[in-house]
Amino acid sequence: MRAHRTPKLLSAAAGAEPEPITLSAEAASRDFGGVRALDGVSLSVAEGEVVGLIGPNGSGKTTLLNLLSGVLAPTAGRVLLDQAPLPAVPRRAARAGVVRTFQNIRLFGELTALENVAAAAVAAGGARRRDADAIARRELAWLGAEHVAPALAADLSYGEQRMVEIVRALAARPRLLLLDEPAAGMPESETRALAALIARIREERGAGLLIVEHDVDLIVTSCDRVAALVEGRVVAHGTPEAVRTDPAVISTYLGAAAAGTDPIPKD
Ligand SMILES: Nc1ncnc2c1ncn2[C@@H]1O[C@H](COP(=O)(O)OP(=O)(O)OP(=O)(O)O)[C@@H](O)[C@H]1O
Repeated sequence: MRAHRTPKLLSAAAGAEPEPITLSAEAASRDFGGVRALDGVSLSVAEGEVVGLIGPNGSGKTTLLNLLSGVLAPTAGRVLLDQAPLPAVPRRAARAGVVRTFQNIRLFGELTALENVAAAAVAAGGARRRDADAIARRELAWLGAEHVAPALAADLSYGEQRMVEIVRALAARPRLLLLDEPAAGMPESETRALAALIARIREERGAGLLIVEHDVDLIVTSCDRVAALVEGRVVAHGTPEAVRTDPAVISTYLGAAAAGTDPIPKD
């Protein structure tokens, strides 16, 4: 006799929470010609957690984000969303719940903030065109940024553009959101607002976040776990405090330490 199992669809219809999903790189490597940008990296992020990724310039952070968002395929190893290979096509990865922002702002300057967000809701989120404006208004309102809706993206301040980038990603309804240097170029006041936004994305939307950032203060205050990459390898992985004080991490910042500054500030 076959065992009785409750079909997943039935439990979803009854209002049960979906199981948290996990995005993971397993022993992932990526070569560019003769350059090994990533070398056997394993790292995961689950819905509801915030993971930080630090490392010096050229250590492979963006390459790892590219693998984890379907922009690039690994040369060796695997990238899995739960147990299935993540499609190496960003739009398909986004439809599966994995959405990312880029280091360089990618807004359409000649479109309004609202139009930028609406376009992302359709392209990455799979929304119907006739619903896109309402989704974009709702997302901007969630951020308290309704006032920027009619402004051309090119006319927004740098900090506003960075925030609209995140709203664009949110309009795609991510379950896992990957942020590539979201605080780059921000003054301290805007970085504080960004830290509050990261906390709200986790708490109110239940998403998991993987954050690549040079601002170690932001990483230490926002993340449950941190991984440090050096020359394409994870050299430290653990609580923010453990990574901040890890000798391998400190030694990668020797230049700054030699200059007499603490490169990895305490929170
Ligand atoms: N498309 C590419 N073609 C060739 N080499 C690349 C490419 N992308 C990255 N690399 C190389 O891979 C290595 C890792 O680069 P990556 O951009 O991932 O580092 P990063 O840690 O994100 O650096 P940064 O902090 O400066 O953004 C570097 O040596 C870089 O030059």
